[in-house]
Amino acid sequence: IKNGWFSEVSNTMWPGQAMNLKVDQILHVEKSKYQDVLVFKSTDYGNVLVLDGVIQVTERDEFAYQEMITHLAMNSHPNPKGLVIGGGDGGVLREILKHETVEEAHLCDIDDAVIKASKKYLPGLSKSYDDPKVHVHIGDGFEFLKKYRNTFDVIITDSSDPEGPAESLFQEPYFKLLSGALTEKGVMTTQGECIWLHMPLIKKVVDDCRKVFPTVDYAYCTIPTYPSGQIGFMVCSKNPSANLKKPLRSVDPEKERKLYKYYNQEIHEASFVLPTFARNALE
Ligand SMILES: NCCCN[C@H]1CC[C@H](N)CC1
Repeated sequence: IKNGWFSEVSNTMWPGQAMNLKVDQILHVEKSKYQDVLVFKSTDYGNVLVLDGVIQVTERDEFAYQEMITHLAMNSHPNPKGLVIGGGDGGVLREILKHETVEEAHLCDIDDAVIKASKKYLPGLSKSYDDPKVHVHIGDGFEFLKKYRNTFDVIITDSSDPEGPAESLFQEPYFKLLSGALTEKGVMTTQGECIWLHMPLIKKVVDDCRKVFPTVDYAYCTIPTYPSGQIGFMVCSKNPSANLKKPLRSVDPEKERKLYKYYNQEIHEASFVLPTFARNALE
């Protein structure tokens, strides 16, 4: 933080560009077992969680990502329970609990420090931890999934970037584990980086997912504080005849406006429409 500004710089993941947020007050600085944890109050984006110098959530725009990564999956399954790998801030858990079909929601994050920091500084996300349906596991999601076969209808991998503790969550062995832990018509979504910055990585992940899942698709949303202002998602199903572009379940428009701030059934479909450069790259 310099001259009252936080600058998200990464010479490897987004060379030559940076998102800057004006800092009102630094709230938390910690070196956990896995990463540097920073929380600051920004002047215009609410509280901001930063891990190893990378913006994870801001209170002002987190809903775009948390809703899309969750409801693209949950609304693609007829009656889902749910599991989040990562997502220690609790935002995805909050979204999973919006579905009445959910009897128990599991969260597995490697770093308890993130959960603790979120409970203290991100109440709008971490209130989800108070729900009795929630089961929290602290550990490596990769190891966690090895213990479950044919168990979860939906698994959401709400991870940080491939550089750091989440590295293994972007590789084929993990997608095989995901498939094994999913039920017959299970659906998964993963944090799928950015089409403006990471096409080669996205192409690799899509190819790896195509080796494991019969139905593979890629969608994205806009979100001001992520690199290049948007973030994508792998959306995959074990159901060979699934059409992930069309929500299996939806609520009426009236209820939609109360339940969500970003997601709606039209944007569900539209989010899979890619610009030509991305469409060509993923062919
Ligand atoms: N719920 C936390 C979201 C983590 N996802 C982020 C996507 C953009 C990345 N540069 C950093 C992680």
